[in-house]
Amino acid sequence: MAGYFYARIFLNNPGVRDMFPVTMDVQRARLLGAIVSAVQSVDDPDRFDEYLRSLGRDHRKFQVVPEHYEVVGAALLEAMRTFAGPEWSYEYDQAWRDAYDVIARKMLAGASADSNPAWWHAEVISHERRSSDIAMLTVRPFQQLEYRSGQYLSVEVPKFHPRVWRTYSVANAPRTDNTMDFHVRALGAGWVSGALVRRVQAGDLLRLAAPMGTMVLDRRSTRDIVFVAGGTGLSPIKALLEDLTTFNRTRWVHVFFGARNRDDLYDLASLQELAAAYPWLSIVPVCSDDPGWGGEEGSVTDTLSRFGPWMEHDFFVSGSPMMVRTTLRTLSQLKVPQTRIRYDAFSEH
Ligand SMILES: NC(=O)C1=CN([C@@H]2O[C@H](COP(=O)(O)OP(=O)(O)OC[C@H]3O[C@@H](n4cnc5c(N)ncnc54)[C@H](O)[C@@H]3O)[C@@H](O)[C@H]2O)C=CC1
Repeated sequence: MAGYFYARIFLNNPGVRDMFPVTMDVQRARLLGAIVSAVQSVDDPDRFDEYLRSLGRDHRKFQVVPEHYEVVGAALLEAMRTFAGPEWSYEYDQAWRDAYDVIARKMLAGASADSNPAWWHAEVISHERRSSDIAMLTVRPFQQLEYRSGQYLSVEVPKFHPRVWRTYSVANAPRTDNTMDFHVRALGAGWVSGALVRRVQAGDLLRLAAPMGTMVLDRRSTRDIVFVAGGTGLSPIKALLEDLTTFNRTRWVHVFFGARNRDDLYDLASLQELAAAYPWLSIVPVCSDDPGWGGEEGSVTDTLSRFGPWMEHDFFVSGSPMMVRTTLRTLSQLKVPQTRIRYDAFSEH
């Protein structure tokens, strides 16, 4: 359906093709991902609203104008109608038309309320390989880029993959020198991540787009905190921890950091340094596939449920979509109220 949808757009509006990357496979999956994310959050009006507004803000990097929303809406409806076949009805047509109107309006409102640049150029100032496929990069945007600890943003590597954007969490709390860290794992054929880990060097230029995401600290809460990180899902948690070091005295903070093996616990040393400096912090590293490593074994979610009780804590969950889903399910079995859990539909758009 996504293939048909894009073909429809390009056929009717050939000029639009240049706004997209040469290869469209990932793009196709993203359209469906965004629709699924929107539908999944429809019962949570705040989340739905924030998701679409930040998606709109983020889309300014593509130089999208309001007319493009009409083009996309028409193509989306046509694609759905074609693929639903005889199942399609007048009611579905009207419902999707209305839904798309709401989505487009919220995205446009998010875009026009943002007076920041549509993107920032940033220079890579250091690049360090932490394992065979994980790198930590520090970049400096040329202009001030304001974000909150725990947020993520899209990154493009114009030198290697123009117009292909992927989201990464910023791994540090905002600094006065404006620099930002990213933790990246090169997964399979992942283009942007592959380039960021294996090809990019200090001095290269990246483009960054608007910060997004709601996984930020609630400073009014007095509850203790549990951070659950899978792999490089640690990055936003690192930023939140740095943030906490600037004001926290009273809240106990537990970090469960899961990885496949010892090598993949790529930033454990710096977490342990933090724990040595701040008595309120404890770190539990977990390996899911490293027999004999001597620490906690299994998935990070299983380990979490062996500890506890967790009924009075605030939770932050970050990792692969599967890991996030499994953790949410486990927390619900442990009777943790949903309102105390923060996570982002991170890789879904
Ligand atoms: N803001 C966010 O939510 C961020 C999310 N990420 C995502 O985090 C992921 C990190 O990937 P990798 O480093 O390759 O991690 P990975 O796939 O090697 O997983 C690391 C650990 O997560 C846990 N885990 C994974 N799948 C699980 C499941 N189904 N149930 C329970 N636990 C599970 C296990 O403990 C595993 O050892 C990527 O998908 C990336 O997109 C990365 C940065 C920020």
